[in-house]
Amino acid sequence: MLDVVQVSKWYGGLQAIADASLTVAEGAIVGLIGPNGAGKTTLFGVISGFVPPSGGEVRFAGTAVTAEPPHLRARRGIARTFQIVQPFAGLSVHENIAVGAYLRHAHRADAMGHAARVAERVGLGPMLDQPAAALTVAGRKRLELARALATEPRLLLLDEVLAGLNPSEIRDILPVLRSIREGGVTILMIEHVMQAVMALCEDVYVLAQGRMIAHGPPREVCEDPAVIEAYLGHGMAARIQAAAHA
Ligand SMILES: Nc1ncnc2c1ncn2[C@@H]1O[C@H](COP(=O)(O)OP(=O)(O)OP(=O)(O)O)[C@@H](O)[C@H]1O
Repeated sequence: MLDVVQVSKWYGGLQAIADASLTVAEGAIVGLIGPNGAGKTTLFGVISGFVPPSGGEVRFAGTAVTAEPPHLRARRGIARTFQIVQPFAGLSVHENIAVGAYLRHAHRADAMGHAARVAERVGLGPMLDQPAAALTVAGRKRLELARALATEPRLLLLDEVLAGLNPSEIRDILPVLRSIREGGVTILMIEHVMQAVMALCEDVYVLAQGRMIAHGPPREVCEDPAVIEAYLGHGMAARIQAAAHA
């Protein structure tokens, strides 16, 4: 469904992404992890069309979309959430979700009807008429998810939807993510909550300092010395191994 081929991105003299490639198969949930500043959000920007790459290609469902603006990619079925959740505070939960629904439903009644169904899917049904500003952090995260889902994506890019949630809120939202996937939506997720990555993803990519340094099943990737060093610093993989055998 998605092929990112040797993408690079320079911000002036800083290389945020260096020849990074990844593939997401249709129907999968794939994780994208890496230390702070690794380039994960920039890569999401490149995939969704908000950030023009300095080199490389993005292919969606077999078509090169690298030069297409975000709204055309959205129409093809790519949706993303943002790490910093910014709902339209003056609008209700229902109206916020309808903003996404207008992509495929031109009439207000259709968009509102679709938005109400999406709200049910993410557990916001009872909050439909509340102002978005009244939602808790967990509620805002669900609203961000709902707004993206309302565009009826084929590929959903989730940028840290679990950040800021407590363990019970995380437990509550995992089944929602699973059901979205079971509904036929392919998911690529940036996530720091490793428990969730382990529970949801069959495949994980690791980005560090703009380079894709590892790829594979989550358990294997977490034991990869290059990944341990990227998170904890040079020499840590050997020290952890020595401590384990002491
Ligand atoms: N618009 C920009 N202009 C200049 N530098 C930028 C810009 N956006 C990101 N960067 C830099 O690019 C690098 C990658 O940032 P990015 O936000 O993509 O990393 P990240 O992996 O998403 O980090 P985090 O986990 O902290 O969100 C960082 O060094 C960042 O400071």
